[in-house]
Amino acid sequence: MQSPARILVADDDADIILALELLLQQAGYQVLTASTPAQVLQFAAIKPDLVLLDMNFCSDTTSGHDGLQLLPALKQLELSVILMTAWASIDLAVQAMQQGADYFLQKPWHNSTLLQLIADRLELRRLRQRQWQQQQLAQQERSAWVAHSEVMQRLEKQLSRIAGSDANVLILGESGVGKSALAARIHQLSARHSGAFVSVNMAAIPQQLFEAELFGHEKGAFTDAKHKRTGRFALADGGTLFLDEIGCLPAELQPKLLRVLETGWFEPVGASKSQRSDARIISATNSELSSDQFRSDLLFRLNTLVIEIPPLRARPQDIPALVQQLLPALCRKHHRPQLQLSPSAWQQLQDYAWPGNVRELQHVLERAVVLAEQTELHSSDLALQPSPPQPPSDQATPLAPMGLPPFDLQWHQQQLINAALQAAEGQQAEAARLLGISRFALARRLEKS
Ligand SMILES: Nc1ncnc2c1ncn2[C@@H]1O[C@H](COP(=O)(O)OP(=O)(O)OP(=O)(O)O)[C@@H](O)[C@H]1O
Repeated sequence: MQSPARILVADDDADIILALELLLQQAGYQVLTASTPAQVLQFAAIKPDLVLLDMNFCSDTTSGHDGLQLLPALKQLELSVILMTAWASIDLAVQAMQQGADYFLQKPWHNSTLLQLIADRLELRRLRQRQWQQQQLAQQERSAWVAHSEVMQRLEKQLSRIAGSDANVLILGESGVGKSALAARIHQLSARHSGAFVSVNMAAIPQQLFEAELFGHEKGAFTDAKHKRTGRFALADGGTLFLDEIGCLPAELQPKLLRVLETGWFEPVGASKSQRSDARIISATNSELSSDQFRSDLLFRLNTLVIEIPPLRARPQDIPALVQQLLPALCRKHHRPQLQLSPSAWQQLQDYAWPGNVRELQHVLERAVVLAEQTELHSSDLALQPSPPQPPSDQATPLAPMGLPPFDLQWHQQQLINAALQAAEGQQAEAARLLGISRFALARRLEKS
């Protein structure tokens, strides 16, 4: 149920405050009252839905200045304001509207007119808020996701068709590569966008709580179940359920997940009745789902469509666009002037291997923005560890006594993997084929690197 709208009544006349308070409370509103400009500002900070503002806080003046002087501060907080005065004149009304009042009403008022006016203003405010939220979402949607490189452009082209279908999606990719962000985008672009997007990180749930987290539980179902709890499947009904790190799902729960995917039915822990959920499942993993840990029938249900997001090092063309999007936002967040990157800093960002992908890029930039002493960020401000590690050239290695040149196996292996990933445009399966190893073996080596 929606909570009642909150209205601030600001007047220096105690009788008027009382009359308005009674009228508005009876109409179901929550009422705050203020009898001095200082109190008005105090209550305004908690953002009431509407302010009924007397233009004269001192009844011996007819200038209307007190109310008018408060208007800019109230409008800065984006509050809706209805100005009221006993000395209505066209000039005052024009002045008040020019300064941002939403409406101007003469005292004494008719109760029914005032209530209708309040209802209209509140409805308009709600509509504007909804519209604004939708615009913000659409704007974030358009501007936040960077897909500049060719490989990401190809992925973009597929995305609207993937989002338009109701098929389950499995997203593959290293940590920090954008799997959660992509899952949220798929939901936003899908016909389910007005339903909930419910996200569960399977790696963060203690083993014994998995079932209750996913399916909910009844009160008293187990020792700590003091209240009935709605599970994620029920919350995602009509929307999308994002199961991050799906590989962490314990084996004993896999048949239960399979059942709900096949039939839509599940039982909350301790419940005697089954419940139904119509949720689209998007899952994600950063490691291969091996058949000895993960049931293949469940995998077939989850991976109707598979999207692999390549690591950032395989698409350096995305780095400038990501930086251009992230840097101004970080400067605003930390109240810093707009910062630029020096050519050497740009070069370093391009050369670095980004084992933590886009998330690591965000952290590196954030740290640099906070600590920067000048308006240009230099490579030293980025504090990146040289990457990949250089092979030791002047040190003797265990191979030297055998007459072999210094050799760093780890480093050379990393070079080969990077080259294969670049040649395969970030597709791990193709890179593994080029290297002549299994995808699982490649994923393990990438994790270690
Ligand atoms: N292409 C992109 N454009 C813009 N921002 C991105 C992009 N990819 C990732 N990000 C941002 O990088 C951060 C990490 O992304 P996200 O959490 O989606 O990664 P992940 O692959 O789900 O990580 P993990 O495997 O650790 O859960 C988020 O803040 C996300 O918004």
